[in-house]
Amino acid sequence: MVSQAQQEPALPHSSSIAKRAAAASMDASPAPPLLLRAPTPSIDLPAAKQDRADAASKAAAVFDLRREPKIPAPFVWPHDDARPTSAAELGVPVVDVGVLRNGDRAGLHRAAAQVAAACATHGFFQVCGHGVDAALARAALDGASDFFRLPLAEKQRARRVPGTVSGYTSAHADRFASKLPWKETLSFGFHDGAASPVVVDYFAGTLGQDFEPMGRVYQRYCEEMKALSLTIMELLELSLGVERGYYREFFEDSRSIMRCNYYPPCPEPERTLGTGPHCDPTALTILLQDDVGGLEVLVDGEWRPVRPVPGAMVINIGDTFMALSNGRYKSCLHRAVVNRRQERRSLAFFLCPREDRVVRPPASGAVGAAPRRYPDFTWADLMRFTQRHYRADTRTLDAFTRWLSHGPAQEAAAAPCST
Ligand SMILES: C=C1C[C@]23C[C@@]1(O)CC[C@H]2[C@]1(C)CCC[C@@](C)(C(=O)O)[C@H]1[C@@H]3C(=O)O
Ligand SMILES: O=C(O)CCC(=O)C(=O)O
Ligand SMILES: [Fe+2]
Repeated sequence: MVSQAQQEPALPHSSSIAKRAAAASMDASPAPPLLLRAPTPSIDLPAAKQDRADAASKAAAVFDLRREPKIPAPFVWPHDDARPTSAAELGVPVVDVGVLRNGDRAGLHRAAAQVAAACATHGFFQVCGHGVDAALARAALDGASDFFRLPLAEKQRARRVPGTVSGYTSAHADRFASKLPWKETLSFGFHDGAASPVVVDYFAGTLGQDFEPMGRVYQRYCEEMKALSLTIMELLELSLGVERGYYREFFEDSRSIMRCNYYPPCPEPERTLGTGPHCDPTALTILLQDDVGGLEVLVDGEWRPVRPVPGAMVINIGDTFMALSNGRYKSCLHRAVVNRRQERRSLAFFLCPREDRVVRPPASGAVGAAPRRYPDFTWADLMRFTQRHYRADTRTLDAFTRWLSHGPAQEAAAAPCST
C-alpha cells in the first residue's frame, strides 16, 4: 500500500500539470485528503425537474476540503449493496499474454485454459507480459491525480454533457439523487484512425492548450489499451474455440471509453461505495489500479477483494462480450469500496464495438451450437439505454433485453420531429 502523507499541498496549477505531463514520468505528490462538507439545506440534490447542471455544480462542491465526520444522506447506500468485504481474496489468475507473441505453444494453451476457467465463472483475470510501458502507466495514473486535484471550477469546465459518457462528474450528482458513488470521474471517447488524435483534441479543446501534454499521455495510453484489447480478443477466441479473427475483427474499428476514477478518502467508508454493484455493459474492461485496493467481485454471495498485482492489469468480461459469447463467458457483479485514509485511483478502459455493429455470437463452433441467450442488439442501443433510461446495476442486460422489445420504438415516437 502506498502511504499517503497527509499534508495538504497547494493545488497544482494547470500549467505546472502541463509541464509534469510533458515529462511523462510523474511522481504524484500525495493528494490532499478530500473530505465531504455536510451539505447546507441549499444543496438540494437533483429532483426530476430541477436544473441538473445547477444541482451538479452544487453537489460537486460537496467534495470539499473541510473535515466532517458524517457523510451526506444521498451518499449512503442500502445495507445489501454495502455489505462487508469478505476476508477471502478472489483467486484471480495472472495470465501471461506475452505468449501470443513469442511462439510459446505450451504457454499459449496454459493461458487459454486460465482465461476459460476464469471467464466461465467470475469473469475476471489479470494480465502480465502485456507490453504496456510502465512509465506511461504511471504517468496516466498520476495524471488522474493531477486532474482531480484541480480547483472545482477548472474541473467543471469539462463537465459531462447530459446523455453522453464524456466529461467530468462528481458523484454523478448531475444524474442521480440517491446512492451517490463516492468518486469523481473523468471520461472520454477513444478511437483510432481519426484525422487528428481524438484524446489530445478532447483535452486541449475542453480544458485548454495547457492540457495538451496530458492529452498526449492519455492518447498514447488509449492506443496501448486498444492494442492490448485486440490481443486479449485473440486469446478469448482461442479459449472459446471460436474461428480465429472473429472477435478481433469485430473490435478493429472499436469506439471505446476511457474513464479515470478518483476515490477520495471517506469519513464513513462502510456506509457508502466508490462504485456501486454493477456489471459493465461494455465488452471488455482493462483496469489499471494503484496499489491501494478496493475492487471487489461478488462470488457465491461474498464480496471478494481483487488484490492489486504490481505491473498487472485487471481484465473483466462485460455484458456485450457475454452476449458475443452467447453466455459462455460471464459479465459479473463487481463494486469498488473506499477507505478512511487513502485516496484511490483506477483507470478503466472500456472496449466498445462501433455503435452500429450488431452484437451477435458466432454461428459456428460450441458457442454457436447452443440456443441463443440474447437477441441481436447494437452497442448504440445499449449505451443509450445506460445513459438515458437505466442506471447500470446488477440486472442491466436483462432490463435492456426487455426494453429492446418496446423501448427504442417508444423513444423514437417521443422524440421531437427532426424537421
Ligand atoms: C457504458 C458505461 C456506463 C458506466 C460507464 C460505462 O462506460 C461502463 C461502466 C458503467 C458504470 C461504471 C457501471 C456502474 C454505474 C455507473 C453509473 C457508474 O458508477 O459510473 C456506470 C457508468 C455510467 O456513467 O453510466
Ligand atoms: O475502480 C474500480 O476498481 C472499479 C471501477 C469500475 O468497476 C467501473 O468503473 O466500471
Ligand atoms: Fe465496472
